[in-house]
Amino acid sequence: MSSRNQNKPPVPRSPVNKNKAVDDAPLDKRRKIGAGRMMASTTASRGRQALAPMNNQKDVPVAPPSETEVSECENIEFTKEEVDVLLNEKFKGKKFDSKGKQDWMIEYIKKLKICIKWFQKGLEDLAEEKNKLHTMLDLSEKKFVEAEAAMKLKEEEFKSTISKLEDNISSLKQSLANEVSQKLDAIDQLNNEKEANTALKKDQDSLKEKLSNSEKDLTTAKDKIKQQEDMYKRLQEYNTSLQQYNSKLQTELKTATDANKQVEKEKAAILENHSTLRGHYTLLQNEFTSAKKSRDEAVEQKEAALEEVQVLRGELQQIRDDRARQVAQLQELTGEFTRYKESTEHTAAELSNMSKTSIELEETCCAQREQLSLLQRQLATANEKLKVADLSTSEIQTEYKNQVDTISKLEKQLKEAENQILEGDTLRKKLHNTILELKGNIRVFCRVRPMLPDDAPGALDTVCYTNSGELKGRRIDIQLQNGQNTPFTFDKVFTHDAGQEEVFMEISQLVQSALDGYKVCIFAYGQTGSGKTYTMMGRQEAPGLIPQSLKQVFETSQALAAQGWKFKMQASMLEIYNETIRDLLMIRSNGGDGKKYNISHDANGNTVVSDLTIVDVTSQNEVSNLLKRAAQSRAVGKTDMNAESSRSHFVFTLRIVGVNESTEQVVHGVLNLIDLAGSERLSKSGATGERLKETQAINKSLSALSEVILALGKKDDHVPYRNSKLTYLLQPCLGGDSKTLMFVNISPDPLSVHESLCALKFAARVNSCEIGIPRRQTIRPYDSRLSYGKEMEVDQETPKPGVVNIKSAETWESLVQKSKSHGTPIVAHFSASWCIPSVAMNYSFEEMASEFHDITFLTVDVDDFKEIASKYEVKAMPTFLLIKEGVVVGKLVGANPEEIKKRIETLLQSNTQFVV
Ligand SMILES: Nc1ncnc2c1ncn2[C@@H]1O[C@H](COP(=O)(O)OP(=O)(O)OP(=O)(O)O)[C@@H](O)[C@H]1O
Repeated sequence: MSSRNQNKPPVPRSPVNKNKAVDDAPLDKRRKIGAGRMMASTTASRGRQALAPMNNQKDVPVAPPSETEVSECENIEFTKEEVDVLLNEKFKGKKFDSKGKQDWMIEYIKKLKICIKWFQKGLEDLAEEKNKLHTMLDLSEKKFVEAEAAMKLKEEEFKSTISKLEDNISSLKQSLANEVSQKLDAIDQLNNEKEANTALKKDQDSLKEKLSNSEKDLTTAKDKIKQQEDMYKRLQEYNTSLQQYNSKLQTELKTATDANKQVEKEKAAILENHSTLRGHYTLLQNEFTSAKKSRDEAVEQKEAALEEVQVLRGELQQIRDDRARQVAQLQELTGEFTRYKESTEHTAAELSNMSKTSIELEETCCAQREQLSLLQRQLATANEKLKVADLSTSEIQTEYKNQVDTISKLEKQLKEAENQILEGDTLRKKLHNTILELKGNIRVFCRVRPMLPDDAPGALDTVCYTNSGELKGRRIDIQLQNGQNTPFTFDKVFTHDAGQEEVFMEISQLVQSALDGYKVCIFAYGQTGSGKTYTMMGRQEAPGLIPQSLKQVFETSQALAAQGWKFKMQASMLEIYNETIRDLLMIRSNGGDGKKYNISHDANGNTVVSDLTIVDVTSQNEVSNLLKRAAQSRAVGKTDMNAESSRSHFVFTLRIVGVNESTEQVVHGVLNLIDLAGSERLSKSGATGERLKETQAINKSLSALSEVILALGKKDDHVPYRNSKLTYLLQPCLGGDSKTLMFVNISPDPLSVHESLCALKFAARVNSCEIGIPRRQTIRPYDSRLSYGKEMEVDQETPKPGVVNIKSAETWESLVQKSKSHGTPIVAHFSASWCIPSVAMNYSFEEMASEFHDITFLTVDVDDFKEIASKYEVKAMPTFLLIKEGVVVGKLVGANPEEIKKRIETLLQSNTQFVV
């Protein structure tokens, strides 16, 4: 029996499926069933007997099944349906066929017995099964508890896994959302692209149309391209020549620097020569004066002798006249005597009387003859004397002439020597300017102050100078305590033992530029106590840059008076304290003046501070007094505002206007000398209260300065000049066209080494900052002198008639406009750097010349110039910048075209390049 039949009650099979169940049963089972059926058919009569009680035939005796029957039936199984069929089975024979009925009953009982047996067996099996199941249930329960515990563990694991999964799901959801949004975007994009595609298709169609048109244009364009290519080729050639020119400039810069040094030496020699010549000249002048004196004496003597001769001549004449008169008288008398003799022969008495008279007359005559010979002798001596006097006079005159010649020769020599000095000076100035212009940056000088008693011992070990080679006097090394060495190179490094005069010598040319019409700015930067004020102001016995500069400015302006220059100077002084401007020349009663000083810059880069006191000055003394006044004013600041003088930025400005009456040239120069407040580390100074505020204001303005320098260094479009009063005030000096020099002052104190490094790093940045090219402010209508250095006319409020004022930003087009609206003659000044690219980009020389032939000619090469010059006449007054080997060496501004032509011819022969 199968386990199904063991554990479960027999499943009744439907009568319909009975055969099917038999068919589905396994072979041995079917055999059993078949055997059962056979048995049922063979024992039908007994079966009928056996089932009789069930058919309410209790009276029918039921024979018990035989052993074989029972054993045969043991393996028979019943389904519920079979049982039901069995139970409902009824006798189907005739009603009174008791025999048949009995047989059927026997058979039926037999079947029932088998069924009961099966049922009992089933019950037993069930009980057994039940027991088994109970044990199994117990086991299962145990297992279940164990499984439950395991399940709980699993559940927890699952829970954590689930939470992880949930997290994963949420992140996946998130990424899904992203993906979805991306997908949406992509879809949008796709749509857009589709749209674009459609549009493109449309475009394509129209383009196709255009293409056919373009193809037509292409041919014309190709021609143009060819032209452009030619142009490009020309430009490339020009570019190469520019590059060569540039490299040439670089070499020239080096040569110029060497030449500058050479010129310095030559200047010193010339100066020496000059002083010798001056001595010689004084000697000659003394000689000349004494010669002049002796000549005057000789002249006087000659004049006296001449006068004497004149008198003698007069006397002689008188004697001659007397003698002639007497001779005439004598002749008369002789005639009378003859007549008388003839007429008075008769009268002897009369005759004797007459002879007496005649004797007397003869005596008189004799006496007169003697007198005459005496006078003649006297005349001869006088003539002799005169001759001698004449001789000495001519001698004196020759000597005088010789002396005059010597003097004129010496004067010529002196003039030549002076010219040489002037030329040397001008050349030096030119080279100085050229170097500056080529560098185009702020120059930086470094100065190390000497050790002070308060400095830490061994102070000077922190700085190290280079004393030989190319970097001699230009390199400084800062040594840290850890042995690290940081080198810096500047335009000049002054060691701790450099004196005030040595420092001034280096900047004197720069100061001179202010008189030439440049804007000059010199400022001192460095930490507190590094020597800024000493450098700028100095002491009574060692004056600093400000007093020395003023001395030079006034002395030179007086010397230039001989060349027709007259200068007008105006001074102003201010300080910036806690971001507030204070007028140091204003006489104030008490405390601040309450004014708000506004800084502004005009189109020419001139700075104006509203309401600031500006004083006209005519001598160094006057400015010195003003400086004292300013110092007092700062002292007022000390008491009233508790400020140290060094806690503010001090700005001294000298405006210079020079007019040359003979050439009508006007120059506008500015000299700014600035002593900045010292930078200080808050942590180090430990400042508090008002002092802290000051320090913060100083640091803020100095860091604004640093930001400006940084922006300039990076060539940013925006430079934050307006971030502080100091930077805004210095704007034209930092980013404009002025000549700017910064002194970085350094303390050798090892405790300040960090500050020194910071200051030097800042200075190095400043040094690399490119500013505009220094521009000279000058108006000069028809100046025919030869001057040096780049110049450019600037727009003035009232331009002189006939002068086109050109700003560097101006284009040729605007110049054409200007020149067309202007009547001739027009003088145009062009700077080489500006006109060469303009020429290259926009115009050929031919075009330029034809357009500007009344104004000027442009060329960069001699042959071009010759060609143009032969075509067009130099009618007006052109300006010629002379460029020799890439360096502007001069400028001709001519009032006389003929003279210019001549000069040009000479210069052409010397193979000089021209830029007109
Ligand atoms: N080259 C020098 N030779 C001699 N003494 C010097 C030199 N440089 C500076 N000193 C001295 O060092 C001291 C500090 O110098 P100074 O006052 O010029 O510094 P500073 O940088 O202007 O300081 P602050 O920022 O506080 O104004 C002064 O006593 C000054 O006389």
